[in-house]
This record gives sequence, C-alpha cells and structure tokens, in this order.
Amino acid sequence: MTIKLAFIGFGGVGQALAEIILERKRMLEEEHGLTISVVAVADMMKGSIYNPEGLDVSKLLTCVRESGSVEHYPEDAKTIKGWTNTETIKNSNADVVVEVTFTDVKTGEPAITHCRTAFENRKSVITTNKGPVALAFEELSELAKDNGVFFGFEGTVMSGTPALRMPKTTLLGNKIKEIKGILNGTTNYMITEMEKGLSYEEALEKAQKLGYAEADPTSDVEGYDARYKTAILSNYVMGVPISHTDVECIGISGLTVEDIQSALEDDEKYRLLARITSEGGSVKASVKPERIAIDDPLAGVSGATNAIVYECDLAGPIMLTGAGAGLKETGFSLLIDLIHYHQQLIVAKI
Ligand SMILES: NC(=O)C1=CN([C@@H]2O[C@H](COP(=O)(O)OP(=O)(O)OC[C@H]3O[C@@H](n4cnc5c(N)ncnc54)[C@H](OP(=O)(O)O)[C@@H]3O)[C@@H](O)[C@H]2O)C=CC1
Ligand SMILES: N[C@@H](CC=O)C(=O)O
Repeated sequence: MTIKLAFIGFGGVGQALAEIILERKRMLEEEHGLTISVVAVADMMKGSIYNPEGLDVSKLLTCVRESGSVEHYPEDAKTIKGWTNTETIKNSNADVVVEVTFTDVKTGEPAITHCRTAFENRKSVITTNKGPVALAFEELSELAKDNGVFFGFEGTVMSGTPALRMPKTTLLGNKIKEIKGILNGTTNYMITEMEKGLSYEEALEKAQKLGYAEADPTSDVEGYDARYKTAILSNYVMGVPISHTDVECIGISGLTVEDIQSALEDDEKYRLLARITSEGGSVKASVKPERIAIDDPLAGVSGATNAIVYECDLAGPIMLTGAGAGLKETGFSLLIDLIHYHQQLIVAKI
C-alpha cells in the first residue's frame, strides 16, 4: 500500500523524517508492505512544491540543504510551485499531512488551522507540534473521527519515546493515579551541564546547537513546553480535559549554578518535574523545579533524556525513559504514527 505525504513545515524534524523514509524504504516495503511517497512540501522560508507522482526525497533534501529552498528542485510538467499551506493541504493528493511547523505556545496557530483543514478535507494528520494537541485536542480528535481519518501525535510528548502509546495500549486496565516526569529535554540537558559547572547561558547555547530547543527557547526555560505536554497527558492519557493554563508553571530561568551545586552538596538534584495527580474526577497539575534525592530514579536521568513514571493501581509504578528531543528520535515518532495508521488501514480492510 502507498501512503502519500504532504509536509507542512520542513525544518529539522521534517527533514529527519524524510531521511528515515529514504533509509528505511526497503524495510518498510518488505516488512510492512508500506511504500511512502512524499508528494508535497510547504514551508515558510523554503517555499513550496507539489508533484502528484511523488518527489525524489534525496534530491529534495539536497536541494533544501544546499540552497535553503525548494526553488531549484528540478521541475517536470506536473510540478507546481508556490502553493500556500492551505492549497497544499486542500488541493494535493496527499493522504497524510505531516504538520511540523513551530509550536506556538500562545495560540497553537497556524498548526491548529492546518490540522482542522486537513480533517475537513478528509486527510489524516501526524504531528509533533504540541499546540494543536494541547489546545484543541477535543475539537480536533472529534473532527478526525467524524471524517474517518487518523490523528497521530506520539512525538508531542517525549519525542520518539512512546509516552502516549504505551499507557494507552500495554498499561490498559490500570487506573493511573499519578503521572510525574521530566518532559523537557532542553532544560534537563541544561541542568545536567550546569551540574558540571557550565553557566546557564553556555548550557542553553549548547542545547540550541544540538537541536533540542524550541525556535523560541523561552518555551523551554520558562516551562511552557513541559506545561503543554502535561496538558496533553491529562487530556489524552488521564482522560481529564484541562487547559495548559490550569497547570501551575515555574521554569528554570531562576535557577543558578549555585542552587544546583548546593543541592548536589546535600545529595540532591534539581529536576524540572511535571506532575499530574488524579483527585476524584479532576486532576492537579504542575511543572516546576524540584529538589529530589540523588537516589531517586528521576535524578539519574541526565542530558536531553526524559523519563516518565505512571503510578498504576495494578502494575505499580512503571517508569519509561528515553530521548525527549532530537531530530532523528522525533522523526521516528512520526514514522511510528505512520506505521500505526497503516496497520489500522490493513485491519479496516480485513
Ligand atoms: N526538535 C525536537 O527535538 C522536537 C520538536 N518537536 C516539535 O516539532 C515541530 C518541528 O520542530 P523542528 O523541526 O525542530 O523545528 P524547526 O524550527 O527546525 O522547523 C520548523 C519549520 O517549520 C517552518 N514553519 C514555521 N512556520 C511555518 C508556517 N506558518 N508555514 C509553513 N512552515 C512554517 C519553519 O520555516 P523556516 O525556518 O523556513 O521559516 C521551519 O522550517 C515543532 O512544533 C516542535 O515543537 C517536538 C518534539 C521534539
Ligand atoms: N524543545 C523540546 C523539544 C521536544 O519537545 C524539548 O527540549 O524537550
């Protein structure tokens, strides 16, 4: 089966998925019977291109990396350049829109509109953009359902680590009483570097160079990114709809090297912890730096690695740890959404 993709946004994560599609082409075809064809890219600065027959992903990546634009991608009679995002979503023959524009922590736009437009046009969406899932989860998931299409967003929490799919599949049957975890790679990386003596500014610069930080790193250091992820966990995993503004939020911008070193002297470590505690039918949620004992499993989580603990009533505490950011890892989260979508299509046909 062939699934046709249109990328809206083609930065680090989008290009990482494109690379994976190239690298895993044979495996996907042989082991899953899945052929992925990239038919369109629409990006703010890099421009847009569409070919209903599919683009050559290798040439596309080379072109974007060498010239910063799709402008010089070789054209044929069927190539269309210059479509807007909306035209690409509505008019292309893509089955799936890959929404990988930047996360806007105030409005969630234009990503919410991209998802809405895709669903209204009976196109599935896979995304790593937290905005639509944190701010418009109920509306968008209903719209996807009403139009019989797929909404995949595994990478919105903990990148390629299955923080969303695991509790909704293999932990089913438990009541989850509390979720706590380290949900932001940039700040965990920064705290770890500051434990080694780097200044706040040096640590942030390194995290940005490694591709962990948001386009505007204020989202990371002020805790907004983790707050979005906390809202997603409450809405999707706990099944309790909350707004990101219901999550108490304190970032790490007030944390100094001295604070971090002083904690270490007391056999403790700072971690930016997200907590969601079930209270009857509602939840209490927060994101804030907490001092935890050095032998707490979460204190052993370093660098851009994230970790999450699900307090299950039957299975007990289950901790999942893995990358919380990174281009290849986040590209993988989109691939796993695609594979799940493909598997659902196969089941629907049986
Ligand atoms: N990087 C990571 O580790 C992770 C990222 N995410 C999320 O994934 C998404 C993508 O991240 P990443 O690839 O790293 O970010 P980048 O900033 O590298 O890429 C975003 C791309 O989207 C483009 N873009 C921005 N606004 C628009 C728009 N209105 N229309 C079309 N294109 C637009 C940008 O264009 P240009 O630069 O050309 O202006 C850029 O190419 C973000 O929402 C992020 O929060 C989630 C988990 C981990
Ligand atoms: N900036 C985010 C990227 C993933 O969501 C982070 O650092 O965790």
